Amino acid sequence: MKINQIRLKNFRNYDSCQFIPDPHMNVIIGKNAQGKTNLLESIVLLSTTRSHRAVRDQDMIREGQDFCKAECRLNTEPEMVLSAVIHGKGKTLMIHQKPVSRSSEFIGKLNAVLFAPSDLELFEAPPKVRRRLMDVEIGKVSPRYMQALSAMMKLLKERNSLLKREHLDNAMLEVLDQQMIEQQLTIIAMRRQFIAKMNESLSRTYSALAQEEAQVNAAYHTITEQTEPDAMREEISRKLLENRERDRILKTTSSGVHRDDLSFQLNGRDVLSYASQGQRRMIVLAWKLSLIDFIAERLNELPVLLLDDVLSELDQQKRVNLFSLISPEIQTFITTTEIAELLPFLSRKPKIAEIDSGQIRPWKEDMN
Ligand SMILES: Nc1ncnc2c1ncn2[C@@H]1O[C@H](COP(=O)(O)OP(=O)(O)OP(=O)(O)O)[C@@H](O)[C@H]1O
Repeated sequence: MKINQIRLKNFRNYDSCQFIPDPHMNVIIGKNAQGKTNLLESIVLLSTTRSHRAVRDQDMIREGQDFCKAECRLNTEPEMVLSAVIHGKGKTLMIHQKPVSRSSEFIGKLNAVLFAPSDLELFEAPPKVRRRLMDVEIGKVSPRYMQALSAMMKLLKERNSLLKREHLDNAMLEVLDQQMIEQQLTIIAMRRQFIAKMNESLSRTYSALAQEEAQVNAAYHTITEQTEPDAMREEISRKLLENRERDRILKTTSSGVHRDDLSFQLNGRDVLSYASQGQRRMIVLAWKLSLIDFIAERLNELPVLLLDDVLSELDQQKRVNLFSLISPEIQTFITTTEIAELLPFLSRKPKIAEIDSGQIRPWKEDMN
């Protein structure tokens, strides 16, 4: 999958912008705070329907404006046009300028894998950040997962509002619990499959990046360790029942996949208490590169790779290692403030665009 064109209107510090990327390697160069990350953010929005960093969608609207629009054309047959318009009241997602009613229809049309410096916060972040890591990636390749997840979240909301009522309707609670259990079985099975797949390549990719033999793995923690559907059903059901009184007092559901978490181990030890900053960076990069394999295998096509400011903290050898692991076939967007940090490591001539105060233009060597 490749992006043929990106167009932005009132997006962050862009008034209006059009960019025609190279199908392979794109270098986005610019001083700090010029709009490099904003450009990548627009691609993330079109891939996942959300920004990787904005708290509210409306943060992406250019100051003083009342809407923003990001649009891209994909090299599908026929070419697909995806647009996201954010306005005061919400967001409209469109395929070929026609609004879609559910975000699950939109997610996955453009698959992008992003590395951003803030990804390093992953290990220390609250569990919901790591859950989102699974949800976004599985959701991109599986509409069934998205359906199960949104059904689960809807049921959870209903259950929590039931718990807030003065008189608990136990019969209704029982009905909701049974429906929730079925969605949870799907979600747990797909999260397990995803993590198992990621673990197949994490150690290998890490070792190649860091040039040290190491074991890296992700562990998925959920409500049950059972693997057979009936045993899983029984255990989840038992936990819901055991916690019912507590849930009633706290007015919220305390057990379920909405409390799942991930942890990461390096050589069998918890990353949080063991790995250095440099090792954590390598683990995140290995995770991102493994994601490319996961998406490529599931969808039979390569996602777009977005590398935001990845180079500044990598030594020369790790830069060489990183680029040797990126397939020349993948469409890559990489931001940098220093072109010299990058050019020696690229195997093919990139398209270089310079961003200056939200204006994008071809880079001219003699001007820099
Ligand atoms: N809603 C908005 N409206 C207008 N400008 C905005 C908006 N949100 C962010 N900006 C501006 O965008 C710029 C930041 O852009 P961006 O994060 O893309 O920087 P960058 O080029 O990636 O820089 P760095 O190299 O420092 O990461 C800042 O000047 C900021 O003020």
